[in-house]
Amino acid sequence: MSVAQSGSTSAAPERIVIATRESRLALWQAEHVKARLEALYPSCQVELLGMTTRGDQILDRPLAKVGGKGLFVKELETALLDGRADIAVHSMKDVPMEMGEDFTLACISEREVPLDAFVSNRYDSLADMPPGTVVGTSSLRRESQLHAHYPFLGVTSLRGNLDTRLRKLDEGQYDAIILAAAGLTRLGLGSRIRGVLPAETSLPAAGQGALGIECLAGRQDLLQWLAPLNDPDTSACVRAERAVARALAGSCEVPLGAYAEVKDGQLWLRGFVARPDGSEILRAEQCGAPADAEALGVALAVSLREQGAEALLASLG
Ligand SMILES: NCc1[nH]cc(CCC(=O)O)c1CC(=O)O
Repeated sequence: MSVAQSGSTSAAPERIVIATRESRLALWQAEHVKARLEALYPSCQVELLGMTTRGDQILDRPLAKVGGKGLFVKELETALLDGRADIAVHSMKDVPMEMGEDFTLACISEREVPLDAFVSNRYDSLADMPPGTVVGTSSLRRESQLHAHYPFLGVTSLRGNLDTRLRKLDEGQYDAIILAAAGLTRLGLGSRIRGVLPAETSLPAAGQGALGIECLAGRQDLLQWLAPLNDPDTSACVRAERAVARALAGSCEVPLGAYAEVKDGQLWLRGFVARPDGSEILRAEQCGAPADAEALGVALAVSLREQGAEALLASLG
């Protein structure tokens, strides 16, 4: 689609700088957006500005203890404020639920497989794993669901970028690991996926598998240029999912999943909160119009509260 065809009145962009983390996954995502922008605006010069964030540096402690999701985003936002970059590309899963008022999400692009993947050199599936074998994950969401569905498996901590996690698996530190299918697919590592875990077994995190593009809220030019990259269904799903997480947990890391799908024009949202050991899981669902995405997320959170979500989360300390 050319700019003229889109009915745009402002001139095509001349140059767009993308701030990005330097992990292989982040760089792939930034390159992907660069290619899409170049296809939309052939005369535009699109450049990447690679940055190392605090979240990439701190690998020895659980993220939840050192500042959570914001660690991956803050340096990129500083580059936007300084004018060193125009946009930042994020895995929506890593974007804090509350954004500063200076910033906005210009678009959320079409999402890929949003589910978790089972990766192992020894077993075909979780069901094949003998009691006492060990699954690596550092996500409380994955851990709680593993304990609930497969109580005889061990779960131990696993951090680092995707390549590091796969290396630790290959060294034999774990019998299997759980990763987002989307990250593996993007990096050409789809052949490592032994099975995709259905949402019933491992409900994904809010925003999993979706890319969002952030810019300064005042940049009307960018908001207009980026609009064609927005996928309305994905955007509605991710807004519903994030509303659940925002209402229940802010940006704290808690055992919480939220996952929406659009089917036959209806948005179907599922969510849960749990104890990390899986001994208690509260679940809820909502169905409604995609236009009501955020209200559906809020309603789902209310329904989890009515079941005692507040007390459960408070008891996690
Ligand atoms: N927490 C890190 C992270 N952030 C986004 C992805 C995968 C890609 C995505 O969900 O868009 C991953 C890796 C993982 O959870 O396995």
